[in-house]
Amino acid sequence: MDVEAVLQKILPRIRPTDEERAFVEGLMRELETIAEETIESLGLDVKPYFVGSLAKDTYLAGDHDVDLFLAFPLDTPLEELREKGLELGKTIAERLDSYEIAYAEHPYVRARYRGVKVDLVPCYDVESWRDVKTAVDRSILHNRWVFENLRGRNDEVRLLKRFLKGINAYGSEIYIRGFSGYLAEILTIRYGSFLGVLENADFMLRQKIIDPGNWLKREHEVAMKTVRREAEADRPLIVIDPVDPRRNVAANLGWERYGVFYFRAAQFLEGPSEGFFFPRGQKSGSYLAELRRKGTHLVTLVFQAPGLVEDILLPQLERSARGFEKALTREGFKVLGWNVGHEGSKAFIMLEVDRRERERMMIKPGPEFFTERGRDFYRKNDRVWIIGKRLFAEKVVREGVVEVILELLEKNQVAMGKSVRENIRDAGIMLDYVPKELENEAYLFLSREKWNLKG
Ligand SMILES: Nc1ccn([C@@H]2O[C@H](COP(=O)(O)OP(=O)(O)OP(=O)(O)O)[C@@H](O)[C@H]2O)c(=O)n1
Ligand SMILES: [Mg+2]
Repeated sequence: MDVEAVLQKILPRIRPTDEERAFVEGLMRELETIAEETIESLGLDVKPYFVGSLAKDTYLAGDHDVDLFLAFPLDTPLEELREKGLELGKTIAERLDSYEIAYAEHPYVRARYRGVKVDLVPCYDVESWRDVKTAVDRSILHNRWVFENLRGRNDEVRLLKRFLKGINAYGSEIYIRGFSGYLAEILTIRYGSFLGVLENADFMLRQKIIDPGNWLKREHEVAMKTVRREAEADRPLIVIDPVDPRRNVAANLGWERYGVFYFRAAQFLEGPSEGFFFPRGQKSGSYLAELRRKGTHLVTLVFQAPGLVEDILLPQLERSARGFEKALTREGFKVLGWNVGHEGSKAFIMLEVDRRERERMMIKPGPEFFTERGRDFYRKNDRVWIIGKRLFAEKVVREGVVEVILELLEKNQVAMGKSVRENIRDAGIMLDYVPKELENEAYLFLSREKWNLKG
């Protein structure tokens, strides 16, 4: 199939229908009214703004979370913004279906209304980057910039976002380290279209610095400081935020996700297909067959997952897996790889090792040589010698990897994430066996299909 034909098949699946648009617009109008009435009744001087992909009209069909920002005047003290912002959010949310408090830099209200997630986020009503005081303040400026520069290429952004989701490179959360929605928008604007972005996957990496706001001319010193800082941090891309020369929009983009995008983009241009956007169910196979093929062994720790959001949980599991890798390497096992995750209320760490047991030479002290037991000791051991009156012998001990892990845990010799440490201590440890619900995960890990760039 040629590229255009593929894109024409994808577009109807990601572009919201007229019904969805009407629903979303109705919802926003209702929410705006509720917000304005509540602001008025509390006697506050606050402006409600819709931000995020809904306001920019770059949301994917079916994916329409609302971000309603509550902008306080710049002269509001930070403490007051936190307090009144939360109070205002709660009062608005009382009129919606349900809500909870979520925690970021500042607490905010996460509500649900007519089946849609609605974030009510207090911020400052900024006009320029110089006014920015909290991490969320820029969103209003982002919205304005995208609105002014996108010029009808909204569906190109949708294609890019869906492509990035399909190849598993979308999301700037630290456990993903992929492309954010805003970065996808900037790249689309810079390279003109979805295909333009893909065609430049190599070029932009070499060019390194993307400066759509022309900050290197307008605010040279500030922008250069950003460039130097981000170059020092070895980021794949430095995209100077067109609304703030101090920020790299791609600061959370890691080399791994960029690498995935790099190869997938080239593959797509060579042989376009719908599968890039909507991959068919993951491959499956037998993890036991993989173990036989590779001659390696699989250790799996399964434990109760602490009630943490993924942003926190996954890095903690990763840190712990690296701790096991280090400790086992010290103990004479070769660790070929590790894999972490969670499934329902359980979390797991998988370690692929080269052997199921290690052999260790020990010196075994025996009895005095002239006793009955001494003569026995002499008969039973191959190499025997005397020091003083006592016999000694060499002994080869075999220790299973599970015993070694238990001992390491016992002696506190594994570096682990601190909010998962206690749970890991109580883990069930399995060798070359996993519970039913982890069988496919084990296969994807051992075969490396989980990360395979050529799959
Ligand atoms: N790493 C990030 C994440 C978020 N934002 C800001 O927060 C807003 C909302 O974030 P999010 O919902 O993650 O992105 P959307 O653009 O709404 O994209 P999506 O369709 O995925 O919701 C963005 O528009 C952007 O202004 C940002 O600047 N940088
Ligand atoms: Mg959003």
